[in-house]
Amino acid sequence: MIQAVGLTKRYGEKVAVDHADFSVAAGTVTGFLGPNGAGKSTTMRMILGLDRPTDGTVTVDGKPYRNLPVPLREVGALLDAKAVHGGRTAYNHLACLAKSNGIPLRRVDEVIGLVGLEQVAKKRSKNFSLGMGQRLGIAAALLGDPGTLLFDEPVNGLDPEGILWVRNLMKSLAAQGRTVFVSSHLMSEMALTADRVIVIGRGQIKADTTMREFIAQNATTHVRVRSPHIGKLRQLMSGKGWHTEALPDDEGAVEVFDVTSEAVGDLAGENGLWLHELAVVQPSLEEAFMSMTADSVEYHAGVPGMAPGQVLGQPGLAPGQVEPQAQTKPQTRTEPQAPPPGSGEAQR
Ligand SMILES: Nc1ncnc2c1ncn2[C@@H]1O[C@H](COP(=O)(O)OP(=O)(O)OP(=O)(O)O)[C@@H](O)[C@H]1O
Repeated sequence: MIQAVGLTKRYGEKVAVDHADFSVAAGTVTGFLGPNGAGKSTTMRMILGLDRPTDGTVTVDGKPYRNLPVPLREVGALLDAKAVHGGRTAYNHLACLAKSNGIPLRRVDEVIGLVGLEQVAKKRSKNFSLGMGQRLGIAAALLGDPGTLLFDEPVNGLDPEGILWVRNLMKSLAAQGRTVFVSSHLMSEMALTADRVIVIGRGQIKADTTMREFIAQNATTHVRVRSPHIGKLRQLMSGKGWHTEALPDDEGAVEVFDVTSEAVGDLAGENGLWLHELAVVQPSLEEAFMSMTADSVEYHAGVPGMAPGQVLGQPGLAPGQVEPQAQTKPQTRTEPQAPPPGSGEAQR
């Protein structure tokens, strides 16, 4: 378990992390979300003893990282996949880590197999692709078979197969009773991976809850209705005071807010109007995240000819909403295949 109490980090005038209180429970994957510059990496660095808190504390299983006798056996982390000695082979990089932490060398072979790097284990890591580097970083994090794992953007540079592999790995590590704390900007991926979310904005913890509750509390469900009589139906809905929005690429459908699908269906039926589609649209983690962090975004970008926050093919966002974050472009090259998670991993 990771526990932060009043955790604060200042760099001069800049407050990177501001009295953060949160806990990350064992047996779950907890997503750590926040806009660029929100304080995620700084928080992770303080958990790992790489940055000293200006104020407050953070502990792993009740101890500050610095007090852990053999840290790699208790906490594994992937912060920066490029932070390896490029002149060393993947095997030697892991072997050095293993030796300096009293970990048997057979574990090096195990984790190399687990992340699917057998074919390149004797190659220098400076020639590795981003995805291969991520796999090497994950291997290093797993080396000590630790009970707590921290991953900063672990799917960065991975192809779809690699992303799926990481998702299953995280879930299986949590199912084994480990604490898994993972930051990512890929909202769709986090929605599939994490059970809980901690959201940080401008250094402050904005939410610490389950994924389901976070989405339910920060985004609204709405109804999409398609009809050959959409103009007439829209008039009737507006007459009832319901808020409707046209879909820019679909003249035959509208979205209706704050009403049930039953109410829309009944209204159409009572007026003899055919429906071709009536669907409840569940909000996404991305919508919930952008709604919650709208006022916490430090770096805004624009696209010529588009309103701030507008997505191609979609209407502009409401005032106060922000543009989606840039998403990591998956690689087109195929990374080495990894076996299913847990196959080489000691079960706890
Ligand atoms: N060594 C440093 N010196 C000064 N300011 C820093 C330092 N490290 C981080 N910061 C500032 O602290 C804030 C938080 O940075 P941090 O890297 O933790 O954010 P982040 O949420 O990880 O962002 P990103 O998603 O872009 O990686 C930012 O405004 C950043 O500029």
